Amino acid sequence: MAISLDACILILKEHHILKSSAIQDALPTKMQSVSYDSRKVEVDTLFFCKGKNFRPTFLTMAKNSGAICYVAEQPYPEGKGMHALIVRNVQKAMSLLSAAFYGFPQDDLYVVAYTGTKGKTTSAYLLKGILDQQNGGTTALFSSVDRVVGPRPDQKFKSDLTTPESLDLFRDMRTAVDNGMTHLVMEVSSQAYKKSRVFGLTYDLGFFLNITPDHIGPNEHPNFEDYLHSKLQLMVNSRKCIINAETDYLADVYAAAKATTNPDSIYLFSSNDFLQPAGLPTVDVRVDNIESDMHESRFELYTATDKTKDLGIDGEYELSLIGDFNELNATAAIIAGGLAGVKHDTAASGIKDVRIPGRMQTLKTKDHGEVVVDYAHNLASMEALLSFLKREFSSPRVVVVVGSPGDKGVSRRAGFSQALTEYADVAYLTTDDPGYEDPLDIAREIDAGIDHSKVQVTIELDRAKAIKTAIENSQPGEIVVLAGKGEDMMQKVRGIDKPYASDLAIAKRVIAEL
Ligand SMILES: CC(=O)N[C@H]1[C@@H](OP(=O)(O)OP(=O)(O)OC[C@H]2O[C@@H](n3ccc(=O)[nH]c3=O)[C@H](O)[C@@H]2O)O[C@H](CO)[C@@H](O)[C@@H]1O[C@H](C)C(=O)N[C@@H](C)C(=O)N[C@H](CCC(=O)O)C(=O)O
Ligand SMILES: Nc1ncnc2c1ncn2[C@@H]1O[C@H](COP(=O)(O)OP(=O)(O)OP(=O)(O)O)[C@@H](O)[C@H]1O
Repeated sequence: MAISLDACILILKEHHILKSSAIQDALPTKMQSVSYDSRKVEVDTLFFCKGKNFRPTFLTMAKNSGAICYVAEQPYPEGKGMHALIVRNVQKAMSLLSAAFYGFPQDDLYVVAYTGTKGKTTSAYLLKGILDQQNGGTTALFSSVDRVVGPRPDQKFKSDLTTPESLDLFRDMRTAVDNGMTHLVMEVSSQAYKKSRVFGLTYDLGFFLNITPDHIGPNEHPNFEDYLHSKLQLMVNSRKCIINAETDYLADVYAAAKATTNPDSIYLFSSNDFLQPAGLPTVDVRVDNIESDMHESRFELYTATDKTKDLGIDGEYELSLIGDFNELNATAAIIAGGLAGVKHDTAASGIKDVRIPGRMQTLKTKDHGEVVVDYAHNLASMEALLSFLKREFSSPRVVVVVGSPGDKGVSRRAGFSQALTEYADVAYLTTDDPGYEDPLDIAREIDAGIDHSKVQVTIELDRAKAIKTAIENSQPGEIVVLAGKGEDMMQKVRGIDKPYASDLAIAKRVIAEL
């Protein structure tokens, strides 16, 4: 892979991003590598100076390691003697130039993108299950849990971000194409748009699942409007838009989709009992629960409009994941499969056994409660999870082990107080990625908002101990929910990722020792 200086200038000019350039006659004009990290620079690299922690000494390091051209929002004396491309927005420039450097790999993939406050990972995994059934396992997956860039087990690794930096995104797409992948399912976070990680990328299908207040704070979005605005960009950048009609702000989402997409290519889906939204076209696909237990659910999907009747996705499906919200996530996956040419029977067998790491994983005990390990970590997901358990299992006593992270998502704390008061009988407040905050302060903040006449609360900051006590003290017929961490194997404490056994592993150990 390579990119010429002329191509860079042309692309940046086309997008009105280039402010000025300085060309060095003595230097090569073809860049053989791209990087935004001075520690990963090779000979003839194109180097991006970006980020709030960027220091000019990183440019010196990059130059000493062989970078010949830098892209930045201002000229740096440290870059003297290098080609310089001074741009209006370095993140946008990085996205455009990385796509070009890696030869526009998106053109060789059928790309499906999911955004939403909740359900992205679940829908993405379910869709991979469906597409793999059709294409023989050549579906790449960029999720917040795993990044799959090839069909072999060793072509998969843990993700650092939900949506990677643009340069990493296009590099991994290129790897996926070179490894024979034909489809890509990706989660697109609101931060991805805010930080222009996906600038210039168009998806074959874009899904808007839902939006509730979250990710608002110093390192994320300044307010809800900014969060919504970022998420809406997915609709503007998708060739076909598929929207959960039950989402809040549906009118805004539909309007964003319509701005660049013909209504013939916009689809709505919802549960069976959801009222047709006024002023919008008929809901295209509806889902109806048939039955569910603690381990699986069965549902029916049916299409209701001309533009969906030939998709061939009507019929019954089974899911190894409980939760009515997962039936909506599954619907989002089945519609994507249908639009990509996968019919009912293939989709049904592709989706049946999909399990998502750390989402709705259930463990039985002999003489104690049943354990549910789940990733619910804000008000909306906690409410969705606990209300489902209360409703479906005839109001069992619910025990919840949960904590809230430090340094971000502060609104989650009040959300947990609210959801626990409404649905839990017993709560163990514990540690979850406290960062630079004191986990005891976070637990006390959640505790202060709980109505203690309804919920019995214990603060136990040792998460493994909290899980052990909750399971050991539970009675048959009760449900013990271990919420918010799923299969996460780290606790973020004061800038350090401390190894953690994972809620699932701890629960399995405790159950084995009962
Ligand atoms: C707010 C945000 O988007 N931050 C991301 C961003 O940071 P940044 O651009 O400010 O870069 P930085 O970390 O300040 O570092 C400055 C630059 O110096 C470079 N450097 C650094 C050291 C050195 O020796 N040499 C050098 O060149 C670094 O490579 C970097 O390019 O770029 C970094 C990678 O280049 C990311 O790791 C970082 O994500 C942070 C850690 C993060 O956690 N972000 C969260 C909020 C996020 O994006 N989350 C969403 C999910 C949210 C959801 O669930 O909806 C996500 O998509 O994951
Ligand atoms: N459609 C939904 N509506 C409400 N809650 C949901 C929905 N889907 C999943 N959840 C809940 O949210 C949790 C996280 O789900 P998932 O990982 O699929 O979402 P996500 O959008 O990828 O989340 P995040 O951005 O936080 O990683 C699940 O464990 C479940 O409790």
